Amino acid sequence: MTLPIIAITSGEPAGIGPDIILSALQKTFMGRLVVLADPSLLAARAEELGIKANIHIIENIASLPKHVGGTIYVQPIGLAHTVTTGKLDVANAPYVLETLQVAGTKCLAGTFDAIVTPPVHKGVLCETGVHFSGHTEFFQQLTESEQVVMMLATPSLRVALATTHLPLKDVAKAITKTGLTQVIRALQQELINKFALPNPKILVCGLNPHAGEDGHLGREEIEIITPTLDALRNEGMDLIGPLPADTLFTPKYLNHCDCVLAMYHDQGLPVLKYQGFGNAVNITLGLPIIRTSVDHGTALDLAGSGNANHGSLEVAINYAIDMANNSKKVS
Ligand SMILES: NC(=O)C1=CN([C@@H]2O[C@H](COP(=O)(O)OP(=O)(O)OC[C@H]3O[C@@H](n4cnc5c(N)ncnc54)[C@H](O)[C@@H]3O)[C@@H](O)[C@H]2O)C=CC1
Ligand SMILES: NCC(=O)COP(=O)(O)O
Repeated sequence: MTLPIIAITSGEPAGIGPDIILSALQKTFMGRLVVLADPSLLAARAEELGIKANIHIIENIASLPKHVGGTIYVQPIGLAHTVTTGKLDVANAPYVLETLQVAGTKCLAGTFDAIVTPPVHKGVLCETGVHFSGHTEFFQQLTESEQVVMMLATPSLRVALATTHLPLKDVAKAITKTGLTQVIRALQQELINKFALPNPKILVCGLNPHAGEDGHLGREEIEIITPTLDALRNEGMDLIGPLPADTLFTPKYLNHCDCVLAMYHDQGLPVLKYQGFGNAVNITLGLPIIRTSVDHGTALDLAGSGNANHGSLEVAINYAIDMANNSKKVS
């Protein structure tokens, strides 16, 4: 079988992206890996960390060999400024965006089979004047996808989000019957297609404390979430909820479900990160391409220190390889 080609972007160059790439790629993977980065960034960070890395520029992606620990193939993308480890520099924000643009475009064109993204710093990207709220939204726009869903997974828990990077004050109005229906349909379809779950059981969180306490603590459950779930249940979907989010995340419920749908970022992700930070994967569902990512951010405080854990990147690469192999079997 031909091994899939996985493109790994560098993430924020001042953060731990380069560190975790260098340390994770000391391992061998059953895929062909190419890093989209400035080679001088990787070489400088390798020296800072005392990591031996044979960095090669790849001319022809089709000739990329199986990844063997310690050798890194790079498709070069140039930085604007030399990076000071741990210090954001807005001049390098276009470089970060270019790595994502090249990865997404070449994945759509079939040059790459999947993309894995180390963390970017949303704030410094926004300082260029573009509104960048996350890779999820970036790749949705690039691929012109109608509905995407952010889902993070550990070996025993999957948490998907009904809304992604929204200020809390905007969350309630973003929970609509149409939006929620689209999210649940996309989630259900991807759990079937990508996770071989023929009839996934999805637990759905309420939005308000105690799922609205019969309307006394908010009416979104009564007016929006329950009618949406009822309509989708009538189509045969296995949906439980809306359940109060504070007690849904307990073994009694979690032991009998395939995925939790949280209404917003900080309702679902703290639980998942408490359970599996450092070893979880972030997957964008609903895209025509495969994109996985790490469960953590840029950790500027750890860049160049040797203390950044590459566990989540390793999981993200292995998920991308498995998903790419499965999609080749299907097509
Ligand atoms: N996939 C992505 O691109 C993501 C990007 N971010 C961005 O990262 C930036 C910083 O976000 P924070 O909330 O501070 O989260 P963070 O994950 O960067 O840091 C939170 C804490 O976890 C530690 N940490 C993070 N990754 C680690 C690793 N691999 N090994 C050991 N310790 C680790 C950090 O030192 C810090 O104490 C923000 O701009 C945020 O938007 C955050 C999450 C995901
Ligand atoms: N907390 C997850 C996160 O912010 C990553 O988002 P994205 O960049 O994958 O859209």
